[in-house]
Amino acid sequence: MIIAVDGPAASGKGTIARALAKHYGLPHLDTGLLYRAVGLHVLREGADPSIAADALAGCRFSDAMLADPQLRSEAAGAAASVVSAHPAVRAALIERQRAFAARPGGAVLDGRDIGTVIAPHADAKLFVKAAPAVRARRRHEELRGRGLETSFDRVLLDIRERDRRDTLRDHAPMVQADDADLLDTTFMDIEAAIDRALALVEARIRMAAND
Ligand SMILES: Nc1ncnc2c1ncn2[C@@H]1O[C@H](COP(=O)(O)OP(=O)(O)OP(=O)(O)O)[C@@H](O)[C@H]1O
Ligand SMILES: Nc1ccn([C@@H]2O[C@H](COP(=O)(O)O)[C@@H](O)[C@H]2O)c(=O)n1
Repeated sequence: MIIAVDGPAASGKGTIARALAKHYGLPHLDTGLLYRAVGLHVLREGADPSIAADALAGCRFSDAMLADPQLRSEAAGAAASVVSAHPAVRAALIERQRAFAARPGGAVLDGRDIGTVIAPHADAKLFVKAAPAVRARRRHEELRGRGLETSFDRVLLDIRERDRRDTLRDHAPMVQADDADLLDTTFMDIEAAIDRALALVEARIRMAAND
């Protein structure tokens, strides 16, 4: 079974994807980490994420980088959303994601274009969203919990900017797939959001069994 979980920054898609993977015993890929690794590699090389050639060179990141705690920084997230707009970068990362989705037994992937581009044939697709201010509050709390001092306003600005770039880019923009279930977690705690996600996936499994 392939489960695609898409949605904007800090919507909770990673939390939900990990919970679904655990529930169904499937491997999970946070595809945002790949774009973050490209962005961080570019920044560390002193290169410019907005220049296509620099961004493409960043795709030669080492696998060890995927475990780098700096990937979770806001700087890496912002650079990721710039490099991810280059078609050549998306093309360079596509096979790795599709291969993961094609694992025997299935997989759970979360990102921006899983249900539309990477695994359009997924058995269940969720598009997770929440109001920008709620997402900023959650991310702000998360960053502070990790000892990273930043202001709520700064986090909200970053989230709005990433939403704008991810939605408006020409190539593989963030959009809810026609056959994805919408999950708005604005007024849900983590437990409620996971319960709802599980119920939506179970409904899809039942629908497929009745076909
Ligand atoms: N329903 C919820 N209620 C409260 N906090 C939540 C909820 N869902 C997730 N969180 C928290 O919000 C933060 C962001 O969640 P998460 O990392 O899952 O989002 P994401 O969409 O995967 O983010 P990103 O796009 O940056 O990878 C985390 O600290 C997580 O624990
Ligand atoms: N499938 C994806 C996943 C991510 N991106 C871009 O990477 C940025 C960081 O992703 P997070 O999930 O870690 O927030 C994100 O803002 C996107 O620009 C993508 O394009 N496609």
